[in-house]
Amino acid sequence: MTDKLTPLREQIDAIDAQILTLLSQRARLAQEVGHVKAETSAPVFRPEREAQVLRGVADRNPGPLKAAEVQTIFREIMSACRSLEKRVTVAYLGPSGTFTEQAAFQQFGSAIEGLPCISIDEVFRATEAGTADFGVVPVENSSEGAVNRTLDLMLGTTTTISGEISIPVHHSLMTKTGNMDGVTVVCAHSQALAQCQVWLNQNYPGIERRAVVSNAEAAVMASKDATMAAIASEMAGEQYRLGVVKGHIQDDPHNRTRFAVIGHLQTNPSGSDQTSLVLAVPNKAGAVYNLLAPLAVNGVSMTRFESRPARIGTWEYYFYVDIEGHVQDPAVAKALDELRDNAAFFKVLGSYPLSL
Ligand SMILES: O=C(O)C(=O)C[C@]1(C(=O)O)C=C[C@@H](O)C=C1
Repeated sequence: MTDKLTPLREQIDAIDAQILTLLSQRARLAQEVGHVKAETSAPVFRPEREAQVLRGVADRNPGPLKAAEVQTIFREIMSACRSLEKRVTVAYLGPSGTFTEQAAFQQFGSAIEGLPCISIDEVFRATEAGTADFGVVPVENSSEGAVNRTLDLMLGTTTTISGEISIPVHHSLMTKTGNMDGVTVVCAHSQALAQCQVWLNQNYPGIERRAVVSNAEAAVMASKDATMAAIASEMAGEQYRLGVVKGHIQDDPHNRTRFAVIGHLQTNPSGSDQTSLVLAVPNKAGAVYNLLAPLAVNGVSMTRFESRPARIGTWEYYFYVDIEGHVQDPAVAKALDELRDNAAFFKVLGSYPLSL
C-alpha cells in the first residue's frame, strides 16, 4: 500500500506547493488593491465583488468537489486576503454559538473580529455607532415568519442592508449528560421552541418549556444545570460540552433562516441582486393596489411582502417589500420613483447580492 501511496502523495505535495505560491501571489495583489483603496478611502469589503467571485468559481468548478465546497474554500481565501487590507469587525446576535454567528462567518469568512451582542438592538447600535463595521441580524425563518424586532429597527436605522445570508437551521435536544434523566425543563429561544413544538408534544408532552434570550444562552444554562435541556445547534452543544439526546428535531426538515448584513455601505450591482423597501400607504380604498402597480408596470418582480402594525394606535401598517434587481437598474429606479409618489412613507433599506 505504501508504494502506491507514496507517488500520489508526492503529486499532492507538488500541487500544494503550487497552490501556496498562487495564494501568496493573490494575497500580494489584494494588498495592492488595499493600497489603491486607501488612496481614495474606498471601502475594503465589496460584497458585490465577493458574490461575483463566488458565483464564478461555482460556474467554472470542474468537480469532483461540490460547488458549495469550492465556494467555502474561496470564501476563506477572500476573507484572509481582505484581512490584509483591513480586518473588519462584525457585530452579531450572540452569545457565541448562535445561528447568527454561523451566518456572520458564512458571509465574511473567519478572518474577522466577531463582536457578539446580547440583543438585536445592540447589533444595530454597535453598527450605527461604528463600533462594528457591519452587523448581522436574523430577518425571517421559513417556519416561523418574520423576526419582528429586526423589522421594527430597520424602520429608523441609519444603516443599510448590504447583503443577505440564508442558512439551514437544524435543532438538537441536548443536556449535560446526553440523556433526559432528571430533566424538568427544556430551554430555547421562543422561535426554536415553536419550530420544534410538534416533536416536543409527541416526545416530551409534559415537560416545562422555557423561552430564553437565545439558544446559545439555553446551551450555557444546560451546561451548568443537569435538570435543564437546551434546544440549540450542535455547534453550540459542542462549544458548551453538551451531549446530544436527539438531533434534527425541528418540525420542518427544510427549516431555514434568512439574515441581513447591515452597515454604512451602498453595495454596487453584482448582476443578481435584490432590493428591500419599507412602505406605508394613505388609509383609503385601493391604496395598496395602487401603491404596488408601478412594480408590475415596469416589469419588476416582488419576492416578499410582509406587513407590520405601525403601532400608532390606528389600523395602519408598514409594508416590507423585497423586489428583484438593484436600485441602479433603470427599470427598478423608474418603478421606485413612481412608487415613492404614491407612498405615505418610503424607505429603501438597501440593494444587495442575492444569497448564494
Ligand atoms: O477586489 C477587491 O476589491 C478586493 O479587495 C479583493 C477581494 C478579494 O480577495 O478577492 C477582497 C476583499 C473584497 O471584499 C473583495 C475582493
